Amino acid sequence: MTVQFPFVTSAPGKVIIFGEHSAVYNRPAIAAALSLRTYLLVSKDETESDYICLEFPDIDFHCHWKKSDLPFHMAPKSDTPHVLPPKNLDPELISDLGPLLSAIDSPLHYGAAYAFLYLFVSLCPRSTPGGLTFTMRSTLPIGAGLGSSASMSVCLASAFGYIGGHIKEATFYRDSKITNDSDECNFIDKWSFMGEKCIHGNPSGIDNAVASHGGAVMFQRRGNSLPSVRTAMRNLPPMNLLLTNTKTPRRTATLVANVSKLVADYPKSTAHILDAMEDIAREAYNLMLRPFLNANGKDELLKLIRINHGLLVSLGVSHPNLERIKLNCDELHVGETKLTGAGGGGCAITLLRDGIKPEVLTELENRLEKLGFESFKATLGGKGVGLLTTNDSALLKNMTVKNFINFKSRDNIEESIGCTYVGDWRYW
Ligand SMILES: Nc1ncnc2c1ncn2[C@@H]1O[C@H](COP(=O)(O)OP(=O)(O)O)[C@@H](O)[C@H]1O
Ligand SMILES: C[C@@](O)(CCOP(=O)(O)O)CC(=O)O
Ligand SMILES: [Mg+2]
Repeated sequence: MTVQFPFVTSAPGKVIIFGEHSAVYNRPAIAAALSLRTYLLVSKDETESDYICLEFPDIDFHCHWKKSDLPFHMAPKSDTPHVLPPKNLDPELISDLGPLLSAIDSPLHYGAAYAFLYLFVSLCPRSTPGGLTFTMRSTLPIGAGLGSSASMSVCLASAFGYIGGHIKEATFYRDSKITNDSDECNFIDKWSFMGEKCIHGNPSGIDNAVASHGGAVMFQRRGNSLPSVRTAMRNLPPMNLLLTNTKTPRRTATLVANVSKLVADYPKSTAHILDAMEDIAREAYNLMLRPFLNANGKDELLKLIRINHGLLVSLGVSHPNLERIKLNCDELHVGETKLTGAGGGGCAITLLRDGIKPEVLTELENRLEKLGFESFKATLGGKGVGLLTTNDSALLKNMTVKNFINFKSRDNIEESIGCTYVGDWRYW
């Protein structure tokens, strides 16, 4: 199979409804794909360039390496077409990548470049053409708890798996099914987990699972020796979720490390907290399996959201701005609020009660806007990792790095190239 340039890969962000942080400690968690996504344009210039270039304007990061300086590390192709990664990051490869990353000071840039290089040299062969530029654009807020790191890792793993000939072209179209469980999709899930490890340190794997497969899942990591369990939740009941971004920056890696210290310092008390989070996720799962939530079911779910947030507060991962969202939602009695993702800033979700008066919602929106926050209604359960090629779409013929960088807004990206509007996408 010859890869034609340019092509674009895309993967969704996610909302964790129950079980962030406890997911890292092998407890079950529930998450759903979000309609906001990341897009990676892979293009080739016509010169005989020996450079591999990154254009990551969302984090203001632009960088290049000489291809001949890269420590290609792709495992020799065996009879198995989908070579899966080892459980842990390879120490030899980490050390080989050190000199290529040493000039990068910002942790945001470092994480992105590290995940890029680790996956590139693991999946692409030395014969990969030079002159490739990788341009990443996301309609997700970055570092806000909506899984931008995982959607980025999935875009990278799928693009490199495709270039390296590990996975075939994506095969099915938009409306055929929501979640996919193909070998290709599992390959992308496993490798993007390595990208998450480069960015987070100790991810549970729930974010990359949702970004790869799409839909909604109950997910449970089971340690290093057993595979994680991923149960697709096909009929998520309609839930009126309000997402609010505090715009307070934070890094998942820091929050996960802080919780790890707390768990090490207070093993007994934190075990109770994590156990309670497990029970909440299981109870919520049973409620959410019902096709419709009646008033009682909804009321139970609201309480579970409240308890889950309280437990996250006790792990030290809330933030005054997240509490401000909760305070305003509580004062106006619109529903229950919890942080989502790693917390420490970023986003909160509010499960809205039924029958809220429009003027109350408007009052809430005004209050949140005054605080400098951004609220939007979330559409949950969308498609997983996708591919757009020149064979399938005329849109790509004139797509340049400049065009891609110059998209002005989320809507502009979606309307021009996105999975929401463009029917030419295939999904793995
Ligand atoms: N569009 C993007 N372009 C470049 N890097 C990105 C992009 N999206 C995510 N990243 C990387 O992921 C990091 C954010 O990940 P993280 O702290 O886990 O927050 P979250 O996953 O909740 O958005 C960024 O600092 C950056 O390294
Ligand atoms: C805190 C955690 O549960 C979710 C992190 O999500 P995010 O990077 O904040 O979007 C960590 C994980 O599960 O890997
Ligand atoms: Mg993340």
